[in-house]
Amino acid sequence: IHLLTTRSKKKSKVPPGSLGLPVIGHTLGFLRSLRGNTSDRWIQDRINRYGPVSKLSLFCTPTVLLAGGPAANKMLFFSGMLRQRQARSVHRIIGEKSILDLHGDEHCRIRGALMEFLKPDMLREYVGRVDAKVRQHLEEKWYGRSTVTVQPLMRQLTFEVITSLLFGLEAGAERDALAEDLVRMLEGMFSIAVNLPLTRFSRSLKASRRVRQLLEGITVDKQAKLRHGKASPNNDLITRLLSLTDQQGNQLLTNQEIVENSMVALIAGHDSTSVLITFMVRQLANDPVNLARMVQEQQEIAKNKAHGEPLAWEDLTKMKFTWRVAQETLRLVPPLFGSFRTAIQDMEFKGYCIPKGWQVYLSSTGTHMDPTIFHEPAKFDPSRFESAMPPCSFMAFGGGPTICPGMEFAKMGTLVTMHHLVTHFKWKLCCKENTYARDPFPAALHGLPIKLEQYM
Ligand code: HEM
Repeated sequence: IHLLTTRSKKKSKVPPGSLGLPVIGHTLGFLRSLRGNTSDRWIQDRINRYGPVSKLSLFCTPTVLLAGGPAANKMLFFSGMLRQRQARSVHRIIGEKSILDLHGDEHCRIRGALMEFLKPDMLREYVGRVDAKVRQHLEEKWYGRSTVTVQPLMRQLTFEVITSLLFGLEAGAERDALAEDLVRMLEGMFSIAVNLPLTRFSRSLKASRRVRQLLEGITVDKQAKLRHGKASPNNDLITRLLSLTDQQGNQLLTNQEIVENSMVALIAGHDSTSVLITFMVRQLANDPVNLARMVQEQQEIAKNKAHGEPLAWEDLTKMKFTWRVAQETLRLVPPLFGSFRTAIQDMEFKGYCIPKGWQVYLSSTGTHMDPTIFHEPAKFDPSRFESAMPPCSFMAFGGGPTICPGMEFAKMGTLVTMHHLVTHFKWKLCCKENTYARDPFPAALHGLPIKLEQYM
């Protein structure tokens, strides 16, 4: 990659392909392929037709599609000429102060603030709270049932965990309203950003306004409580962010920044984690060998606990095999379908020009299914994560300066949940067909109903 010089500019050309119809471009075809879970084939067809670097138009923006592989991933994550910028629809729905649209010092400032809450030293204080939520959920929704539908239940559980830890929001009318608005908001997150009545996008915009209002109210309320010594700075993400100050002692983040970035954490953290747990359950239903190893690891931990004693951070550090199963699940079913960046100046990749202002899109699965990186890529094999992965090859949490800051948070929720699931239940899949769609997160067929047997 290098900045185009006058000489190389003459030589390099825009990648092959077409930009399709104005505004719509290839967005509808791409979204249809995501919803039908044929996006890998859709992308592969383009690669077969135009090669590993091609042009198209997605979400109202001219886009360069990269086939993936470590060189392309490295360029996407580390090139100073590419900037994180979300599809226009995401930008409109979340707002302009979100970390997803920032770069350089501004990005570091917001990211540093979020990490003050998401770093392991802080999270270790929250394991007990997560453990209590998981137990209560299983008590209310799993025990005594012969069948359950996993994905909606896991969405509910991760939502309850994340809204408690991020916003200090517990059961009640406000949380129920937020749950509904979140669904509406996500439905139009990746869509054509034209605000016409009755479209997914307009419904999504309306829902995002209500979510913003709710979070603004919570933020102002907590601000007052902190001022009067009625809340602890470590109660939740919002109180933590409100308590951070700059060198002059002023609040480090504005209320708008706090609201928009709490929204990002909610969106980025909730569905992705529930997808991971759901697809681990799906995998383990038909994988007795890995299930037996996982049960053994978890029972070893359970047997050193008194009845009802919550899990602690130290217990999570012993769940090494369980986390490898999670990583292998993420490799095969990455919750995020890929990463977008925008070129801030004309640049070159593999002899092609990527013009300033164009989007670059890279799908995670291209790399995850590359046999030169992952031997027998279709095989579920957690042992591949026993040794470190080559750089820029495991893409589930992204990479470079925007690598997922919520990874430890997601790990905590996943490990605690899987601990309680495998030490108390056995299950079988109800549906023979084992497929899923993306909308935009992977959604298992019929929500993954399972037959349940309780054994402890
Ligand atoms: C299994 C669960 C999760 C997966 C697979 C996941 C995946 C990702 C990926 C791939 C990115 C980078 C996107 C890019 O660079 O293009 C990302 C960014 C991000 N994630 Fe996660 N995530 C998960 C859980 C969480 C959780 C629990 C939180 C917060 C509580 C979170 C907060 C964020 C934030 C704030 C960013 C933006 C980072 C930045 O721009 O610097 N994520 N995530």
